[in-house]
Parts: sequence; C-alpha cells; structure tokens
Amino acid sequence: MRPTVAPFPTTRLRRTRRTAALRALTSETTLSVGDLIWPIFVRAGEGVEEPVPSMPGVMRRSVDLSVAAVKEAAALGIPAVCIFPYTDVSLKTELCEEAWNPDNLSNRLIRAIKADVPEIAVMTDIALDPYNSNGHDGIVRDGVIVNDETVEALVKMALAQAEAGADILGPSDMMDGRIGAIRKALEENGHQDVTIMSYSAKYASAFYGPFRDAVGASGALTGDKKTYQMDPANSDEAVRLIERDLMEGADMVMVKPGMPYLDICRRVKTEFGVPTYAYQVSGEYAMLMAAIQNGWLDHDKVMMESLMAFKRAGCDGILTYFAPAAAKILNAR
Ligand SMILES: NCc1[nH]cc(CCC(=O)O)c1CC(=O)O
Repeated sequence: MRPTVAPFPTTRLRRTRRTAALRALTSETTLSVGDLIWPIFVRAGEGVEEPVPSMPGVMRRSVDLSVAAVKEAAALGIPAVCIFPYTDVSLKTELCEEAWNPDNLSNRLIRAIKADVPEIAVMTDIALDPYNSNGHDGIVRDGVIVNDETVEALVKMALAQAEAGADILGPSDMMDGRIGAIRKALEENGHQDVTIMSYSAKYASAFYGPFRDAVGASGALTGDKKTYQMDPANSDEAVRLIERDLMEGADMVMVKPGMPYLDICRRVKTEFGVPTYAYQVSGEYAMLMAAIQNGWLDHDKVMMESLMAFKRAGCDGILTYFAPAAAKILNAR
C-alpha cells in the first residue's frame, strides 16, 4: 500500500490533526488494557514485599501478597500475568531439579492464583536459569550448554506448570526442539488446551541486566548466553526461528527485547500474521524509569508512547512492568 498525496495546497496533512476529534477519527492504532501482560516476581515468605533496586516501582512479593497484587491487576482488566521466581541459592543446583518441583515457588503461585483469581490467565517462564547454580538457561557440561538434555528438563518443567494450572507456557530458553518436545508431552498428558507463547526471537541482550538482579541470577552467571540467544545483528534468523516454533506447535510468538527490536516485530507480523508479542524488558523499563526519576522524561507520556509503539509495529500484546500503571490510565479515559 502506498498512501497517495496530492500536491500542496490541495493536500494539507495538518487538516486532520487540527482537533482532538479529528485526530481520534484518523488514529490508526489503539492500545487497550487487553493488550497487557504483567510480569511479576515471586519470593519465599509471607507478608513480604521488597523492592528490586534496579527496577524502581517493581517488587518481589511472597505468594500471599502476589495473589493480592494479581487480584488488583484482574480488577484493572489486565488479562494475564507472567510469573518469575526469585529462588534461594540453597535450591540452585547444576541439574536444576527445583525447576520441575511441583511445589516450587512458581507452581505454588500458579495454584494460588487459579484458586483465588481464576479469570486471569497465568503465564510461566520455561528456562533453567532461576534454578541453575551456573545461572544459565540450560544444563552446563564441561562449559557447554547442552541442548538435548536441557530439553528433557524443560519438558518436565512444562508438565509441572501445566499440572499446576498454567494457561500459557513461555519457553524463554532458546534451546532447539523444545517447542515440539513440550507440545508432544502436553498432548500425551491430557494438557492439549494449554497454550505456548514461544520466546522465539530472543536476542543475547544487555537489556536483561536488572531482571537477572530481580531473580537473583546475576551473581551466578558465568560467561554470556550467546551460544543460545540470538545475535542482535540478525533479522532473517528471527524469521526462521518464528517459522520453526510455529511448525512445532507454538500458539503465539514473542520478540524480545522490545523497543530496540520493533523492526523484527513488524517483520514477524507481516510475514506470518500470527499472534505476535513483544517483551519490554527490564533494561528498557529501568532506562525509562531512571530518566523519569531524574525529571528528564514524563512518566505517563513516555510510558504510553512506548507501549503504543509496540501496537503500531504490529504486536498484539506487550509484556511490560508498566502494565498496572498503563491500565489505570487507559481505564480513566
Ligand atoms: N530465561 C530467563 C529470562 N526470562 C525473561 C528474561 C528477561 C526479562 C527482562 O529482562 O525483563 C530472562 C533473562 C535472560 O534470558 O537472561
């Protein structure tokens, strides 16, 4: 499509920008509460709420207070939350067994939410990093992140989460073959209606730093994640990964990080037309909040503009730490 423009002054593009009513009529994209997925951090204890220093406004909460927060999110109309556990170092091992413990923090929170706030969709994270003494998303053998053995572990993790009642599984590990293996296991174990949102195009990014603080994985990580996460230079490879994951049984696909990768979002939506999501990650949030706290950017305006940009780029939804704040503004309109 090529928009046509007659020569000035026949066309004056400012005409449709003159009033709020005309701007509303010509607005091409909408952002609504239904587009938001809220990532939350859960920790052990009861009645505990502690701030994540590198993510101003973001908390780690114990299961009871997480449920209360999720209840508020549901009341705001937010359709989904995504759970990330802050795991005590004593539970981290080289084989990451805690990842598929039916009673680990994350699985306990899934059950608690499903019991108290059944209407909200619960999304999970499938990767070994919160449980790995090496801080990697996969099992490490002789310094190598081994693919196939990791996939077996991820399948066990996925089944435990489905068993706990998760609605959306989110494999974020970037191993090869994991979507197919998880889909097959779900089909074989009576979980045919559980959806998978694959972190298909996940880049080896410097923007995940604050998240690794939030889940307590920063100290543990040796080296980087470049042998499994993508090279930020690549775009064609993202298209191959998306197609591969769709063929293996992903229902929804994700691009991550978000703002620096909107070209990838647009390309994925245009080429496949599937439910497409982006993750506005911890570093993007921290970057905006740091400028906001310095008085250099306006919180509400920059938050809403950044979220609208995802919609304009073709995303159907956004994982964002701003979800409750954005929902409040959208509901007040
Ligand atoms: N595999 C774990 C995972 N799931 C989501 C994020 C990052 C989220 C964020 O930065 O907000 C990460 C970190 C990583 O891959 O190192």
